[in-house]
Amino acid sequence: MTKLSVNINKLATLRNSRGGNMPNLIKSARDIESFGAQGITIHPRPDERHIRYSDAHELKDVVTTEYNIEGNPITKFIDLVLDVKPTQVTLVPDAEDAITSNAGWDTIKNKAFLVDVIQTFKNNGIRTSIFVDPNVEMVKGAAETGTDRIELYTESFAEEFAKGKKAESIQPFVEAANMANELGLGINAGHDLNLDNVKYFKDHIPNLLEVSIGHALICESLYLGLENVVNMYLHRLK
Ligand SMILES: CC(=O)[C@@H](O)[C@H](O)COP(=O)(O)O
Ligand SMILES: NCC(=O)COP(=O)(O)O
Repeated sequence: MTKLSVNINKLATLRNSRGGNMPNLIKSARDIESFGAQGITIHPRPDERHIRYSDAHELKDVVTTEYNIEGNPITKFIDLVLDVKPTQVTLVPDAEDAITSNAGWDTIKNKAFLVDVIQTFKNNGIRTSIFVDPNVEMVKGAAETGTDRIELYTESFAEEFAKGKKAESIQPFVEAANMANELGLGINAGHDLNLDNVKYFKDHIPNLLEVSIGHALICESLYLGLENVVNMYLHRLK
């Protein structure tokens, strides 16, 4: 079984668009868990355009499944994570002005930095994951940082899959996953996964522990309903 962690960034985007508290993020997180999701993911960005740092604190007392906080480990983010102590921190090298995450770490160039940050989180009992492209060398570099897991950045898979190039879309991910398994790294995945592509991805990636899904899941819920959609994902991830 692969765990589903629902990324609630988009719900925060909707809330912030009118300045009130609708949808209520706390209630949404509770409901999503009650619908069966095994985790909640947030990705606070420095401009707090969706998740606010205060949300990250408030959710700590609410999330009873796995709490995953993603982000670029700038000082403010590191302090937040150390304060909140989620189940897992996922390090993403996104630029401040990026619309969304658009690349994995160069784990070779950033090795010294990553070793240091990962050690800090692990010393505080927080599981670590680092966002990487499906590149065997980057996976090997990740293993040298001491991280517990990697998160495979699945945008290229989603894009190729949508064009009907299924075999080509999954091949680099299978190679990266095989290397991660060989090196004893846990494997998570995320970005642009959706109801159409997630089963194919899960069925081809050995030992896929967790997927975090937000953008498509919320879009699909507009038509199909949140509870229904969460259960459709759970069915595909069995
Ligand atoms: C790391 C990753 O792929 C997701 O966290 C994604 O970046 C979602 O962030 P946004 O909701 O800001 O697009
Ligand atoms: N780590 C990926 C994530 O949390 C959600 O990405 P997306 O489904 O919003 O593209």
